[in-house]
Amino acid sequence: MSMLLEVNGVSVTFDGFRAINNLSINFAPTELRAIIGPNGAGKTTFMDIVTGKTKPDEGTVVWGERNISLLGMSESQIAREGIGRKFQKPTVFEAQTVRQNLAMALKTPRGPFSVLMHKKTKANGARIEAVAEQIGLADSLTRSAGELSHGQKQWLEIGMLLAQEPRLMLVDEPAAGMTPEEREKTTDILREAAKTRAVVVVEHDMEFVRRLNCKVTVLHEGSVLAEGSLDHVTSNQTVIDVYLGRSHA
Ligand SMILES: Nc1ncnc2c1ncn2[C@@H]1O[C@H](COP(=O)(O)OP(=O)(O)OP(=O)(O)O)[C@@H](O)[C@H]1O
Repeated sequence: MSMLLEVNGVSVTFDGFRAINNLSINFAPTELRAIIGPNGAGKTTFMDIVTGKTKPDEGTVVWGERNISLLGMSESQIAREGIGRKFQKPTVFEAQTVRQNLAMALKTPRGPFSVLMHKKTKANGARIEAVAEQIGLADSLTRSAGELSHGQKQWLEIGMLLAQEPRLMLVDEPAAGMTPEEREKTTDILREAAKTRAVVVVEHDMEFVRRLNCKVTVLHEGSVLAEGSLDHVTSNQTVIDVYLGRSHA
């Protein structure tokens, strides 16, 4: 299967410190992937590279069927290519309703034709409802985002990302601060989203990673230390030594 994103031999040095060291990692067009690793392993820097925030010193980052390089692109160009990122802290518009938040996020090409506009408004309504359903907030469309629980805010933000129809979604520690029920729902949302796109979850919570039931990549000192099923990577002695033996296990 041809890959959606191919990161090859990438290195990044900050003030002489190699945060990413000859990193190679690939993602298929539809897959759910968890990225784990100790603090400072390079997980955030990896996401910064993919989204164009940080430019590597070496290596290639190749995207899509046309094998285009993301390295020369700005962050907004990369976002338009279909790479979306959700940061750990939810940044929804608290004073706006759930519907308004989703409406703002919708991918709407601008056009001058009012007839088309009318059609589009109807289509947008249906799209908002479909996304709200996907994130379990169909009954909360008229509530203001500020009233939502922490977990619901996280789902709304995932929904805002889904509304943009990204082909690759990078999600940073979605389970942090959630109740067990919210975690379970979050797993369902991410698994469902990954049926039609690549979803990459950076997560420390091993129980949550187990529940995702997906391929896992372990990063350590800026490169891939192990990759495969959770059982496969957690039986690797070096993974146990550098990561699982620590407080995050
Ligand atoms: N802008 C920067 N300048 C200097 N050093 C940096 C910079 N960004 C990251 N680093 C260093 O690079 C290394 C990798 O950091 P990164 O944040 O990618 O790790 P991480 O795996 O996301 O860690 P955590 O789990 O703590 O979020 C760390 O040692 C960090 O201190």
